[in-house]
Amino acid sequence: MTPDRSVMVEHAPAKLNLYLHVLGRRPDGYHELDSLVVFADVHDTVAVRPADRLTLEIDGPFAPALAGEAAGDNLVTRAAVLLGRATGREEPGVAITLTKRLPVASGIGGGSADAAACLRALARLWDIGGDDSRLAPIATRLGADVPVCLSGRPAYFGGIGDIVDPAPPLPPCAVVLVNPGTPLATPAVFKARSGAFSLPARFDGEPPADAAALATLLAARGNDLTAPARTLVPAIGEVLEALGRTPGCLLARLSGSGATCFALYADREEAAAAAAGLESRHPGWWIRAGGLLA
Ligand SMILES: C[C@@](CO)(OP(=O)(O)O)[C@H](O)COP(=O)(O)OP(=O)(O)OC[C@H]1O[C@@H](n2ccc(N)nc2=O)[C@H](O)[C@@H]1O
Ligand SMILES: Nc1ncnc2c1ncn2[C@@H]1O[C@H](COP(=O)(O)OP(=O)(O)O)[C@@H](O)[C@H]1O
Repeated sequence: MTPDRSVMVEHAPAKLNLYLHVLGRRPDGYHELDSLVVFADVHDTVAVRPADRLTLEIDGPFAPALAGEAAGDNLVTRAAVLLGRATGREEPGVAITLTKRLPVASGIGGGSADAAACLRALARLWDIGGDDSRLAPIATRLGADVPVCLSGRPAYFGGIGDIVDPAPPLPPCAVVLVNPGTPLATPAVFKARSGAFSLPARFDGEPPADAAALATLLAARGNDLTAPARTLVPAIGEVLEALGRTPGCLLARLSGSGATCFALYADREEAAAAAAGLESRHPGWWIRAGGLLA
């Protein structure tokens, strides 16, 4: 069968905050952050094709989690409307299919990754360069995590997510992602945060030579949203303990505002074995093994 060249398909990979420091709170309520962000080869998929009018179809295992929301509220639809307007298309005639494999409201930026993937797919469909200056402001408007997801590469992010700088070279590394099944809204976690703010903690010196060296650098940093997230979803503590006990685990940590946690391993076999062990003990958890995207 001939492939349909008018369909543009983009992966929307899970975002992981290897460390996340909250530096302060702005008068508008948003928080200044310092984070090292990477992407895993576990992803949603966004496909776009020309159509008479803007439509959205959602399939995949987590489609039901978005069924209660209007199509117009979905970040992919909002991305299409904003990019359409910026390029003179009042009615962006495009049919979007979102395959939702990442848990919703889970700290791995699925919605942000979907929005970024939709922008990339539409840029290809509408022949807009991927580095077009109209894309970045739209990404910022869609959400704090969207600019880094648009780049799709390991990056430091700062400000409220609007500053994206390239990360240092990172070693090959395998991961296991675990979500205990409770959605956790980002605003609630920031609201529950208390206590002193942290300092920025970008790496200095030589980049880490291997996964163990990366884990050592990360162990000296943290995710400042862990304590408030654990208060709201106590199962996060159970997930972190279970990940930490798996053979070969170099570091177990919460991603973003949670409740998804990740663990780092030196190779994919160890990660796959850890995931298999956890699946047998915790059939209700969402568990995926994979690698980090370079
Ligand atoms: C915390 C992070 C870390 O990567 O990830 P997630 O847990 O959402 O994946 C992000 O900064 C989240 O990005 P995103 O989910 O796009 O946030 P937004 O929709 O823009 O903001 C949702 C709400 O979170 C709070 N918020 C978000 C970002 C930020 N720097 N400071 C904040 O205080 C605000 O209350 C805001 O109204
Ligand atoms: N395509 C989408 N995927 C997931 N959530 C979406 C999407 N579009 C809009 N949302 C809304 O964004 C919220 C945050 O979703 P998500 O990006 O999955 O979480 P997080 O910010 O914790 O990483 C959801 O609760 C949902 O209401």
